[in-house]
Amino acid sequence: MPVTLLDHVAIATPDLDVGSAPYVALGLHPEGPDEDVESQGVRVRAFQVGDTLIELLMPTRPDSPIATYLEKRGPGLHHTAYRVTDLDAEVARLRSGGGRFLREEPTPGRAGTRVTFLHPKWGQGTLIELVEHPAGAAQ
Ligand SMILES: CC[C@H](C(=O)O)C(=O)SCCNC(=O)CCNC(=O)[C@H](O)C(C)(C)COP(=O)(O)OP(=O)(O)OC[C@H]1O[C@@H](n2cnc3c(N)ncnc32)[C@H](O)[C@@H]1OP(=O)(O)O
Ligand SMILES: [Co+2]
Repeated sequence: MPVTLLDHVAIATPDLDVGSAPYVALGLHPEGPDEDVESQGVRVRAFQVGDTLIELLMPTRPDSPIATYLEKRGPGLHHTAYRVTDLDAEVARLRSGGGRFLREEPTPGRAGTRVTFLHPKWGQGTLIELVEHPAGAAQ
């Protein structure tokens, strides 16, 4: 079953409080405490907007992909993420159609999710992430 929902839109920022300012001004509130995701070297602050999220990402290590992105491109839109119910099946389906994944296996994302990324070239200039929420989470 392909993607079911735009899970989040991710924004790279060097400072979560500064990066949050537009979303707070829009009347949005963080949907929970900031979360460090060690495997990605990021601290995440998520704002719920209807069924989807704005995901603010700040690097916690110089080798984080977000640190590299900020060095090269500065703050701003980083990726879009789509929710799938069966990540492994969706990866296999896309791979069979020529999908270019950045890693062999999914990695941990925020809130207990499993995530994987398709190369920006495959995404026609957009970094695309697939997200599988833990069983039982609101789909
Ligand atoms: C906490 C987890 C959270 C979650 O959702 O749960 C996350 O989302 S964590 C997000 C941070 N993690 C990642 O982004 C992992 C995947 N990203 C990567 O592996 C790299 O960032 C990569 C490979 C996309 C880019 O790496 P790097 O910048 O070192 O490579 P290049 O500069 O050679 O880039 C190659 C090519 O892609 C273009 N590019 C790079 N980043 C992006 C982007 N975010 N959106 C669109 N395009 C991007 C870059 O400009 C190069 O294009 P070229 O035409 O060759 O200049
Ligand atoms: Co993401």
